[in-house]
Amino acid sequence: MKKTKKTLQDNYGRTVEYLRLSVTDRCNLRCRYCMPAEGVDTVSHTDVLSYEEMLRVVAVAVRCGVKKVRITGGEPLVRKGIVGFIQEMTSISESVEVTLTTNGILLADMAADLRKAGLSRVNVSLDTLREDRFKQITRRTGLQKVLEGLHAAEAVGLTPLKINMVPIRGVNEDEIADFARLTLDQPWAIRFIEFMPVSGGLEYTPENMFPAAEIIKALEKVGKLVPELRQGPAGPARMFHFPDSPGHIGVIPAVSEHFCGECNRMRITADGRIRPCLFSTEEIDLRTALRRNASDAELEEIMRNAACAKPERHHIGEKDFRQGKRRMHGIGG
Ligand SMILES: Nc1nc2c(ncn2[C@@H]2O[C@H](COP(=O)(O)OP(=O)(O)OP(=O)(O)O)[C@@H](O)[C@H]2O)c(=O)[nH]1
Ligand SMILES: C[S@@+](CC[C@H](N)C(=O)[O-])C[C@H]1O[C@@H](n2cnc3c(N)ncnc32)[C@H](O)[C@@H]1O
Ligand code: SF4
Ligand code: SF4
Repeated sequence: MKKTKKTLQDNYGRTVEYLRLSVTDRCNLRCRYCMPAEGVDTVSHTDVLSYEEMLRVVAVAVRCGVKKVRITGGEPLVRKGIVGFIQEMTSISESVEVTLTTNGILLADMAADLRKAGLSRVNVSLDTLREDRFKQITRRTGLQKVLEGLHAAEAVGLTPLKINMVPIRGVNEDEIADFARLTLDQPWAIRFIEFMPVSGGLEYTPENMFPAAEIIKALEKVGKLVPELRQGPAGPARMFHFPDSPGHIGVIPAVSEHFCGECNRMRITADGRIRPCLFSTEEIDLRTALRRNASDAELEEIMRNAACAKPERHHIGEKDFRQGKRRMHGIGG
């Protein structure tokens, strides 16, 4: 009898193949658009999934058809033992791509070990190229460390390297051109992401969100933008490049032109909740099942139900949109 391949299907014809796994909600920075300065609500150590529990979740997800796992946080590189965890995760299956999103502060010291552990590439978040502004935005110092991290990641082959920049009006939107110019001599993808209403600090308003249309206008002042054809599985970025430049430019219109129709992802928080959508107010508890040693079949069933709970799209900007309780550092982006 022919065996049918398992997949995670939602109710809108989409297949979940990409898992964003948050390994911690803690961070060594305090970006204003993500976390409050103080009094951060964090999950207690006993509530956070152990690496062993996370490996089990990933193994089950891979059996359900997940092909890509992105490790995120908080700051994933601050969790003790992360390199060994990645090594074990990359041994689960050769067919799964393991990637990581980081603020880059610890990357220079860890890049070589991460590569050896089997990590395929990294995305680095950086919102300014100015030291004084870095301190303003992240409430910490460290721009040089991040820049060293980018070069170290490239040197060990954690490529193609992507840089995520969130332009916010009145904060750093005047640096869009400086970031874009990096692509003239670096083979990096610089992606500009719309500010989203999951901030834990700086309040999101329709006025300070710098929309994709304005990002593109700012980019066009640097040079002619050549659109790139979409390749491979759906991703949120619209890609461009400047003629003859080695790098790429992406615009992620998360709010203004949502890409939910092509959504292929689910999130798992550090405390073991599945979030069917970045903006979900509903979460599905996986931890309780893990801790009562539920069978793989039960865990698969929970994941399938979570996929079915994916909403068709987000409702930002509509009158019934409500921000959930979790901030971005507790979701993982
Ligand atoms: N609205 C929305 N935003 C997303 C989604 N996935 C990622 N983002 C945002 O896009 C930004 C970049 O995400 P990354 O962590 O670099 O991951 P990615 O863009 O999926 O990475 P690639 O695999 O390199 O394409 C983050 O700020 C995320 O919050 C999504 O499904 N919906
Ligand atoms: C929550 S962070 C976690 C990983 C890591 N600490 C980092 O900064 O890359 C993941 C992504 O979310 C983005 N992010 C955080 N808050 C955001 C917001 N309110 N709107 C848009 N993007 C946001 C960050 O810029 C980052 O690229
Ligand atoms: S965006 Fe990333 S680096 Fe900045 S506070 Fe949030 S989790 Fe930390
Ligand atoms: S907003 Fe939700 S449904 Fe839309 S792309 Fe993001 S995660 Fe998917």
